[in-house]
Amino acid sequence: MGYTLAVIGCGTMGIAVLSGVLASLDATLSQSAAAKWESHTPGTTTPTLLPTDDSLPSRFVATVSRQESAKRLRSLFFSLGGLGPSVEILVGGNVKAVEEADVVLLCCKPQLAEAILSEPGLKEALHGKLLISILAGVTIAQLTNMVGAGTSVVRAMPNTPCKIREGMTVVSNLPSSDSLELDRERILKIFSSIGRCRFLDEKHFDACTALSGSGPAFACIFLEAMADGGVMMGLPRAEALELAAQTLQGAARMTLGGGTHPAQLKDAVTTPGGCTIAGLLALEDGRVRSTIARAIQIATERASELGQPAKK
Ligand SMILES: NC(=O)C1=CN([C@@H]2O[C@H](COP(=O)(O)OP(=O)(O)OC[C@H]3O[C@@H](n4cnc5c(N)ncnc54)[C@H](OP(=O)(O)O)[C@@H]3O)[C@@H](O)[C@H]2O)C=CC1
Ligand SMILES: O=C(O)[C@@H]1CCC=N1
Repeated sequence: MGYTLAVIGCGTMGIAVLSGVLASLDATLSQSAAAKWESHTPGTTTPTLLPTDDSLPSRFVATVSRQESAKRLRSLFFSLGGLGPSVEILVGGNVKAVEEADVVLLCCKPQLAEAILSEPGLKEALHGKLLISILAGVTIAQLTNMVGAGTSVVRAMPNTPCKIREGMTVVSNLPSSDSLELDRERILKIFSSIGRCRFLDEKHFDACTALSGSGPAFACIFLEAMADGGVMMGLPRAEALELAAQTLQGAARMTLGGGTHPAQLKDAVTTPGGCTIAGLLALEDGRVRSTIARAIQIATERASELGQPAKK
């Protein structure tokens, strides 16, 4: 039992999602504590964990456009061990991969969606299946137009930390219908195995793309800048990076785990007349809050343009 998952366009994100799912499945099969199929989405039930469950993938096909990418992928999945070497990699085999699949994860660049989904035979191969698109800016209406109404289309916005199963994925709300329960469970099991997963209306997708999709890049700018400050003050580079990364992780986990508001966490660090307030004021002088918030605004606006016809 188990279904076949096809990843169409297995680049950075396809690899991140697939490696995370494979690691979770391997942990499940060996009944290790690292098995991770819980749903983080409030109000949804944790799916029952059975390795033979039809809501879990058991076979994997991935496609790319170039032979050298295929070679790189084969060696990458081989090096993962466990189920990794069983991933079938195809070049120019999108239709074949979709024919063999029950669930299709579309991970190509937004501007390639139309060309790939209009390959002869692809629409027919997708009929009756679940298509999960992670493409920024390409709407469900556009995708449905490309594949026809016979395919269930949902959008997901994951991020690169899915690769280490610390991702954040937002999935577009499914209409409430008993016939979509298996789709819903399959989606939850894929994305809650590689981090947090939350359902939201599609209207929020451009903001989610900017905040959590692009977010790792923004966080890394802050991380790198903190480390640079440490280096400026004489810390060795490697230690400065370690201190910055673990500090950001700790602060983020206190917010997520205990639900403590960031302002409370900040205040707890800030001794009157101390060094933290001195640093905070320097950040405020640099308008750091509005700069960061505006970055999310600008990235959201740009996300809404991706996959749309270029403006004249
Ligand atoms: N990068 C990120 O952090 C995030 C990206 N996204 C979205 O994910 C999608 C993918 O981004 P990303 O992974 O960074 O992109 P990549 O360029 O890393 O991956 C795209 C993949 O598509 C393959 N490809 C190109 N043409 C074809 C084709 N005709 N048939 C099959 N495969 C093909 C490429 O193969 P080859 O190399 O052989 O050409 C490559 O493996 C985008 O739509 C993006 O908006 C969403 C969230 C986060
Ligand atoms: O930069 C991009 O367009 C993609 C979408 C979110 C992260 N990377």
